[in-house]
Amino acid sequence: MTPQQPSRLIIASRESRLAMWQAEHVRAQLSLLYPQCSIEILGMTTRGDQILDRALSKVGGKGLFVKELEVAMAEGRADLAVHSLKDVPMDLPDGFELAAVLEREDPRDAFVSNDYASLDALPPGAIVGTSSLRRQSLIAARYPHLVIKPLRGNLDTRLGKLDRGDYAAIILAAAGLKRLGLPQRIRCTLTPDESLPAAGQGAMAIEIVSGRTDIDLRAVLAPLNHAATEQAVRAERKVSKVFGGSCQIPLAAFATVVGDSMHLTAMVATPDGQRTARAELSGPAHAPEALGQQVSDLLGQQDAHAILAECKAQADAAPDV
Ligand SMILES: NCc1[nH]cc(CCC(=O)O)c1CC(=O)O
Repeated sequence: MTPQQPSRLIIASRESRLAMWQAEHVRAQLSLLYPQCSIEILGMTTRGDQILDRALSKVGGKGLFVKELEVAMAEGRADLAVHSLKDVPMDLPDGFELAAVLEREDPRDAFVSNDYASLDALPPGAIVGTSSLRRQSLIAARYPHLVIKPLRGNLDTRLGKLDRGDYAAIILAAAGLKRLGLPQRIRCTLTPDESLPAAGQGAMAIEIVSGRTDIDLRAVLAPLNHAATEQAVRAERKVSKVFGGSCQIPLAAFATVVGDSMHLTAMVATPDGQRTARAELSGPAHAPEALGQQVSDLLGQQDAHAILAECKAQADAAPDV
């Protein structure tokens, strides 16, 4: 069955350059599929973009980047929202659903610096910028001689802070830099062994209002879905969900799909990097949540629950930024 041809679609997007690039990317794909359709992008500012002086884990986490876009859809001002999947909460509010997951870009973390080639090259006391608890935990564990300082804001803001000398180096998602045409800023990429990516990193998702009767948006958007990416991120997000899924704990989950099978690795740690639980398993790609649950169970058999309790204690004790 071919979906009914939409005549007009409005895409809600954050206004950062990366978000706009992603919305444009979706627009371009949709206009190839539906050449008769007029497609507009509605740019909006979210609370996550406004609050730059506090750690996200302290002010409500991922939902801050999607709420305004959901309100626009609920009020009929937009039909779909394009998100970095990493910023999408594990449980969407009632009445919303993900209609498609696009093919993943590079899922790895990137080391960015004007003066140093890698984390290993940084001298003792060098300041590394990241506000991700996951990245912070990794650096604290492997490079205890480095100093981690918070770094918020969109990609351009973060690169600007690096360039004006606030940091010796920063860690960013490779995907964002590549999408913005800045791959040359990447001094080296961290392998998943060195820095296991966050659930959903490098993937984009399209969110819609469920159950619209005027148009079958799921069918309209289905051709944009990338099956292998969807399977991988479903497994990753399951682990995130089991462990409470916000930005509150250092948590990594990364799956690769080859044919009918998938391999999932996940990790939870304390922010100071002192305690880590890591587990991995292969399983059928058609049952991603089951594999996510199994890997979560393995983490639970290690001291994942003690780690979570300690995360809470460290979070309560941590400064706000
Ligand atoms: N948390 C912010 C965020 N959300 C998505 C990306 C990058 C692109 C992606 O992972 O899809 C970033 C920036 C970063 O982590 O450096």
